[in-house]
Amino acid sequence: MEGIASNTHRVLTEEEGNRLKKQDETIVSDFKRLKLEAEAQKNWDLFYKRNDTRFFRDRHWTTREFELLVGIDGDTKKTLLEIGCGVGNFLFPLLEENANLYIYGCDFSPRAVEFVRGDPRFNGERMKVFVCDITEDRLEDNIPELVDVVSLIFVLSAIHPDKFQRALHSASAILKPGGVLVFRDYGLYDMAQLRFGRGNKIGDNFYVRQDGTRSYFFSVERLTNLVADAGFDVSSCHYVNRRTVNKKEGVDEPRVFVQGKFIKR
Ligand SMILES: C[S@@+](CC[C@H](N)C(=O)[O-])C[C@H]1O[C@@H](n2cnc3c(N)ncnc32)[C@H](O)[C@@H]1O
Repeated sequence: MEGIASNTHRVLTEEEGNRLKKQDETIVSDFKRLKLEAEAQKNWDLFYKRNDTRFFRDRHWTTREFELLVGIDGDTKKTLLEIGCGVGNFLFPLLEENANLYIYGCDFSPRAVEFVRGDPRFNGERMKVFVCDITEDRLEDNIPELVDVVSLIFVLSAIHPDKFQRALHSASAILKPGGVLVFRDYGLYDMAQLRFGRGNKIGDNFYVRQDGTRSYFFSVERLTNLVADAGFDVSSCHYVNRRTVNKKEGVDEPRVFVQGKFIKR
């Protein structure tokens, strides 16, 4: 696996601890918090209007790790649903590299879903994408079967913590018993969390970016408890620690992700 796996969160330096404390001085108002929640879908759709398909790069690294995690061997037919698929940066490499995979993808941004459909790699015989708010809509309305694998790749962090359970229950409901939930997202004390400044903090480990999209930073403990409550056994769950280094610009920053594999009971 790329990065160093660990079960405990990284220890903050004194300066980093002070930076986090400072964020508490300017927590967003209740009015703004409610507005951000009401406009979550609009803000992600505008994100894709501004950035087109250029913002995220194809996630080939996840593809390799993912195949190992899920045990895709190329011979058995498997079905996968990616919740919050964006413009398909995770889906297309998977589709191209696994001939026996049928892929469902959903996102609550209509623009993102249209980008997936318009991608030259889109293959209507092997994939289906649709608009769906995972905290509101029924996946069964668009998926006529139970699937082998569900992936949540940098998606739960974009959802309000009060709705984590709803999203995880939807994921669980569409999985076969024994099916796998693969998870990767921002981890506690990632560089992006430490960088937030005045007026970015919404609540515990939950922040808003300039463009109105939000991001939660998961501890292994929080995630483990959440998935257990939603009906999953934990097969693995840990931090992945990396550093972004650019010697020329004097940058050396910690990146922390949380990665997990959970089995539906
Ligand atoms: C950081 S992007 C990740 C996209 C993709 N999974 C990837 O790895 O490239 C987060 C995505 O989650 C989607 N999203 C956020 N909240 C959602 C919700 N409640 N239901 C469905 N999709 C949601 C956003 O529209 C956005 O496309």
